[in-house]
Amino acid sequence: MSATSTDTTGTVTPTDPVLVAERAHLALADDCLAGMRTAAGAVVDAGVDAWASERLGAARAERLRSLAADPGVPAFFGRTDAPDETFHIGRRHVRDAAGSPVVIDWRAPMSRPFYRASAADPQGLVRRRRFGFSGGELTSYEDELLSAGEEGDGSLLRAEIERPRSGPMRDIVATIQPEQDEIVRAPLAESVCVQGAPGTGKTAVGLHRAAYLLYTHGGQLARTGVLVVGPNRAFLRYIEQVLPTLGEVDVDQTTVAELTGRVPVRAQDAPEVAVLKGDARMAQVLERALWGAIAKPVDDVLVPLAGRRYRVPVERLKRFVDDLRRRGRVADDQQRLHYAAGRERLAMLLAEDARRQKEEAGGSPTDAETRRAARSPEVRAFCDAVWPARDPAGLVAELLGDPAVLARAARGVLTDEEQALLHRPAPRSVRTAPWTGADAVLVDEAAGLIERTAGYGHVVVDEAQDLSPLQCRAVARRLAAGSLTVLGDLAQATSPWSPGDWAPTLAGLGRPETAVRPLTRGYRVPGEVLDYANRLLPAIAPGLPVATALRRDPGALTVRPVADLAGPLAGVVADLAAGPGSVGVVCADAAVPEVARLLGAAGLEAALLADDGSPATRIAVVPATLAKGLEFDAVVVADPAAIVAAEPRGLSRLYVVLTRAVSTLVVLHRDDLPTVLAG
Ligand SMILES: Nc1ncnc2c1ncn2[C@@H]1O[C@H](COP(=O)(O)OP(=O)(O)OP(=O)(O)O)[C@@H](O)[C@H]1O
Repeated sequence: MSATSTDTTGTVTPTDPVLVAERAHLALADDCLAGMRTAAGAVVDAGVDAWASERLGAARAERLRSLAADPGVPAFFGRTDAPDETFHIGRRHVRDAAGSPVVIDWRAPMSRPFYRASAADPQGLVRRRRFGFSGGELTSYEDELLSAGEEGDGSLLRAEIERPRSGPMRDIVATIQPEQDEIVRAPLAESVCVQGAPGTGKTAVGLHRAAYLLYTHGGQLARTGVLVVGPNRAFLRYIEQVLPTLGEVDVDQTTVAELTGRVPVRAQDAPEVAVLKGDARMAQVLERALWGAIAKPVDDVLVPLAGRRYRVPVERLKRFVDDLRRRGRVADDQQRLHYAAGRERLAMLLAEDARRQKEEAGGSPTDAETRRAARSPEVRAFCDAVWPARDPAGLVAELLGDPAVLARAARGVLTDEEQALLHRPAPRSVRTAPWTGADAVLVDEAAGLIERTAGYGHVVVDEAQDLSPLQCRAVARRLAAGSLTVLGDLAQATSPWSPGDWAPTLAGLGRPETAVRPLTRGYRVPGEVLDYANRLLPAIAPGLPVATALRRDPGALTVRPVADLAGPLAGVVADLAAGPGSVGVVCADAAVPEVARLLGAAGLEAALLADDGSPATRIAVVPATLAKGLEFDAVVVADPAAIVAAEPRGLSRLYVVLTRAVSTLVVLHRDDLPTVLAG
């Protein structure tokens, strides 16, 4: 229902007793929230010592932050009535001075029926009420008398979706749909993979799931943390406001490139080289290069301990090395002895051997003396010769720069041609090497072999259909024993690795058992636009369930042939910019300067959408490769054929681009549309 009109029983007037009562409850909730804020601010940071005080201070700051009222965000958005209790549902708990609940957090178990109840299954509710707000004022409500078999017509949901976009993505807590809620509230131990058509709310669902898990398993996840991985900075910028509006600030958000950014990326690989470097076989090659360089001990070692030397015979040294190498081969990253730890352990084994010999001779060396023996020049020299210290970038630089090293590590794994593809002249120094994005992932893989990577308790990975096998491994390393939320759409797959089904990605992410849950109801794109884009599906992702749109709008789609972009483009953009909301002008990456120039020449203030995360302007010129995950009220696609021609998976890229509009899509083409879209 709209903000001004009706509930299911009649017209809302300002004197409507329901409205009056609900406004009073809203005022009460605001007062109580202010009271909670004052109380949290008054807690004295007096811990037993400086450290405890600091921790208390941090906890208080955290609590204050989470209580900070978002201006204009109402304390509740819905209400549930069961025969014997009524709850108002909001973004966070609000209590009165006596501690009684005034608003229930949307994530609490009591809130679940608000999202799941239907006329067929009222889940104990008699009524569900949704509120409409205008400028922070409660102006309307929509009642569903579930016990009487009555369900709303979704007009508040529609109004919410059609509200003009400006700035970052919004949360959807007020209107999460049952099929989305099932994913949001899936148990922490359960990894889920959401195969979601464009605009079905994958990203929104993933972020709300992070907020839900942090609320429900706060203690456990506070220690291990939650990580959200997105495709690029522009995307992170787009989603960054969602978690704070849900009261969650302690979630790390990063791109895959940042996650694996151990070396400065300065160069680009040829496509076939990038594909090879992202192949899972490279993990095997790196592992062999690292562990294969461990040498066999050839001589006894004299270990100094507390003023004497003890001989450790070569046979025993060989056994030490073999045992440690075996522990380095355990498949589970958490159980495996990593290379650097193996080196430390080897030094300690020598020292402990000497200690045992001394004890057998009646001595009693201390722990400190034993540790000193492990650090002695003799033991160090042995370790350097047998189990040399390695750094990840150095290992990769050597592998790519020295054909003999590569041949040893890649024998039987990569063909000679593949090895030749990988080779590049050895750089003057590791630091100045012309590292590429794919190299950076290799370096991260090497780092993961050398030392254990710290893992998160839960990882949300968006646009996962594009991850290379090695990028999957990089994410999996950050997962430790935790669970995953994998979000993506195989039809939007544009990387060379993109698989035809989810199995390889889920296996690469270390969670092959993960169930794939489809989302097919599209909330973003009007039906006319979605049907148009869906014509590409048989060519790009046959077999995927087709998305259906929540709403239709006959004026939403315009497909227009133009002889030349110049005049029509500026005219169309000017018309769209006269309305409210954002306008995205999407074109092939190479055409971006030209499109920007055309708009500039027409006096339109359009800024380039950059991958540095700088905020998008109201009119943004968007390179097609950065459009993924984003949305605009109106989208103009300039010269779709150029977008298709620019890359091997150009049709999938076009599918992404055509599904970014909330209200209006205008396609300007030069009579060279892909056949399925023509006519
Ligand atoms: N339950 C909902 N209530 C209101 N808006 C919703 C709901 N679900 C999704 N939306 C809106 O639909 C749009 C698309 O959501 P989102 O970006 O999460 O979809 P997506 O599946 O990740 O899309 P894509 O794959 O095309 O990038 C957003 O504007 C989001 O706020």
